[in-house]
Amino acid sequence: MANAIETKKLTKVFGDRKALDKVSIEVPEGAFLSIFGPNGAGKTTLVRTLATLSRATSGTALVAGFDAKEEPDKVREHIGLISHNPMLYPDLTAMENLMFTAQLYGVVNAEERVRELLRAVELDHRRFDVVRTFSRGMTQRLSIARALMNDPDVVFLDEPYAGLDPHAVEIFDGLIEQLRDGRTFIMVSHDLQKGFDVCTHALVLARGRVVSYAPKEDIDFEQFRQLYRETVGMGVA
Ligand SMILES: Nc1ncnc2c1ncn2[C@@H]1O[C@H](COP(=O)(O)OP(=O)(O)OP(=O)(O)O)[C@@H](O)[C@H]1O
Repeated sequence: MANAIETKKLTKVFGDRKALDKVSIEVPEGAFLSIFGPNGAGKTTLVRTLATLSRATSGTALVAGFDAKEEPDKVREHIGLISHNPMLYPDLTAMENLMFTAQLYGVVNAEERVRELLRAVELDHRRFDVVRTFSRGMTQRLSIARALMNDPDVVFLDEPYAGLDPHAVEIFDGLIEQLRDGRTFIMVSHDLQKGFDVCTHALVLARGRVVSYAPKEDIDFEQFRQLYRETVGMGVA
């Protein structure tokens, strides 16, 4: 099976700090990778580098078969990103925001696709409201719709549950479930249990380095929980 993600000695340096230090991982197509690690471990930097928002200092990253440094536009065609930054225009309505994204991606039947996505995240009834008036969870839901516009092969989720109420979490989990088929998910999570439950592969980073990376079937959860506790150093409920 082909790999959705392949990194070789991926390194990102900020000043004299290595945010990523020779990270080499392979994530097969259709996998769900959960990334764990303490604050400052390099989780967001890894996602941003793979999503072509940040350029690696050295090493390589292939995403959906394209080199993130050499062909970032090709990578972008195949990915969606859901992060803390909703990447929405607060003064535009939900509908206008998604129509704008649809135009960026050259979506045919844009209005139909936008309404379909709005219904999927249960925001169709608020489509004419400007995003500025949305709650955080609603904004997050809209950013999910935006990230799915191009029907991405690889979806990056940087702490997607932050700010979601239980109903929004349900909608989100349902959406992910619907989308799982064939797609690859890369999720940063601080929730060990949830992140572990949904994943097929688990990566633990600390100080930019890979502490542990394995398919879930090769992981004993209790040992993993112990490793996580030692790595994160804050105990796990
Ligand atoms: N733009 C930047 N400029 C300078 N240093 C940065 C920048 N972005 C990240 N870093 C540094 O790189 C390291 C990794 O940061 P990153 O945000 O990737 O960590 P993280 O694992 O996502 O942390 P958290 O769990 O707190 O979100 C940190 O030491 C951080 O200070």
